[in-house]
Amino acid sequence: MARTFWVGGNWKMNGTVAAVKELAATFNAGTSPSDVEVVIGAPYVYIPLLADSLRKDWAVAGENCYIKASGAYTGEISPEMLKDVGAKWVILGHSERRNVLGESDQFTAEKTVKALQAGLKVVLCVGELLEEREAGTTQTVVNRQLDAVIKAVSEADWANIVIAYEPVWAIGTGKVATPDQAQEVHAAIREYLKNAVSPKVAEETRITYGGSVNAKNCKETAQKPDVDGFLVGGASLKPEFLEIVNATN
Ligand SMILES: O=C[C@H](O)COP(=O)(O)O
Repeated sequence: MARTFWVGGNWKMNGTVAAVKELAATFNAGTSPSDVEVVIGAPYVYIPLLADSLRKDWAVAGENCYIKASGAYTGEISPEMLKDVGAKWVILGHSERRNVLGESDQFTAEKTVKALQAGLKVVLCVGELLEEREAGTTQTVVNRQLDAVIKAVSEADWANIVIAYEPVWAIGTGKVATPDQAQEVHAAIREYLKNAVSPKVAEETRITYGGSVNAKNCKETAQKPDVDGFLVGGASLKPEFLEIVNATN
């Protein structure tokens, strides 16, 4: 089964009402191949506006969520709330959640379960720190991050999960992983899924790359057999995101 190419934007903590409207108008006017799935992750407060203004062949994602549907959890947002305001996806386990906010593999796995139960699709981010790569532990770290989710979800759940491999040393640094570096980790993730979940899940799960992806470097990486798309940070706040959406053309 051919995997549908998937391109996500992650706006992180950026935006204004005016910028959301302007970017949506720019994206709406651009070309988006019908065989590429596109999702934009936006700060909670801009999700309703983005869901209203963005082209309907693209979807909107939250950038995080909590593990409860409602209740006394001041400042938190539930998967149900994300869905209620128009999000179809949620990004979970981003390295900024893991490393800046101190969120564990287990907490990420629990969020994944709750988000899936609420009917959201999940972008599950994994990736190693620079010191972990230099110590040769990239795959150990990525497998550990995956393991928490593998244990928590069912085999069928994987149809609603896209993996984003994001080496932390490449995020926002301008240091992009080479196409071969991305391919090597993606192939190892697929092999891991094959043994730890099933050959079907390994074959069908989209594994995307994130870390300083831009219009110039996306095309070569997009050709790699185990690269099924991108999760784009900085460049998703610019018109060039449309070029990344068209990376396979
Ligand atoms: O989620 C996106 C990644 O953190 C990549 O961000 P970046 O493209 O700005 O390096």
